Amino acid sequence: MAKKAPSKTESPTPEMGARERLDLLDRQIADALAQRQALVAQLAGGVRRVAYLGPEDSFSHLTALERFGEAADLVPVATIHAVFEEVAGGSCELGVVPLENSTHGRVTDTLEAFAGTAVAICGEAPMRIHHCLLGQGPRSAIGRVVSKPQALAQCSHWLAEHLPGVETVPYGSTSDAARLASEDPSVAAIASKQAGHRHGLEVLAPNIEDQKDNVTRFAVIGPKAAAPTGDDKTALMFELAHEPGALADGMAVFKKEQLNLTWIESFPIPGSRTADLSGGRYLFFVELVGHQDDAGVGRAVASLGEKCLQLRVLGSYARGKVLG
Ligand SMILES: O=C(O)C(=O)C[C@]1(C(=O)O)C=C[C@@H](O)C=C1
Repeated sequence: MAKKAPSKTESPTPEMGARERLDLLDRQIADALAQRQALVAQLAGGVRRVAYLGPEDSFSHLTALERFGEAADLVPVATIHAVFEEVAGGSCELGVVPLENSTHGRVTDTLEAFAGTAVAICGEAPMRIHHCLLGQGPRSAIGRVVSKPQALAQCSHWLAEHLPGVETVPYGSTSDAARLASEDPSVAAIASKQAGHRHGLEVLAPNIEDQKDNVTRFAVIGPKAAAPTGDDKTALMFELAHEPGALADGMAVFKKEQLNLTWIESFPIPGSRTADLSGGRYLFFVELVGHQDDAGVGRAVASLGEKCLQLRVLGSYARGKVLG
């Protein structure tokens, strides 16, 4: 039966029976929840669903929580490619993906996914990363250390010093590795302390990252670039002809417009590399200070476009402050 909406002044009266009071309370609770949902959606600028590499308590999840709080539905998926698919297919408005790490460098899965999917970068979220060695204990029972390759690499010196000779096994995400460790006492995982807590694991060693200032920069991906804020960055992806001076000529457009580059990476176009590593086609990924709507950035992009085999502006976004 549909419940009538509470009038603004409706409040319990001494004549009301327990049933009537309960109905009134139910209506008031439902009304308050609807108002809360509307406010949450308003705070999020209309954002409802944000995809991330799960399961819960992965660093992608912790970053999405820091960035969006409860203003969005956070949707865990199994791979970074799946985050892109959720956004490109429209089932999530936004996604959070790791882009680069201060210790270990770029996250190749993410750069490759940009090459194959038409989504934009509309935000960045640098996040401080503290890794824990998690297990059922004791350390002497550890037969394998399992984690995402990026996490294993960020702790490689610690592992060599404290668990020499123990096999390391790459896994889909740090939090999935924690789940595995909760099912197998011979497995230790490298993951967040939150993941350890969720799976009832012991922290066998905290803060095992090789560099104490370990930061992973995440990109927020969505259907379009963000509006200018006055302190923005722009990301481009392009392919140059394989000939002498092509990269130098390309870079000259940024010099001409006095644009400061903050990141440059090159990586093989998936599937283009020959087995003997000769030939192959490369994509460049460049980030610079400025917004794509700025006149200087616009001129640089137009002029670079004339020198490129392909060029895509991946998006512009506000420069992010370190979270966590
Ligand atoms: O596996 C996770 O927890 C992730 O969110 C992925 C990821 C990454 O691939 O860089 C994110 C941050 C840390 O650098 C380690 C792992």
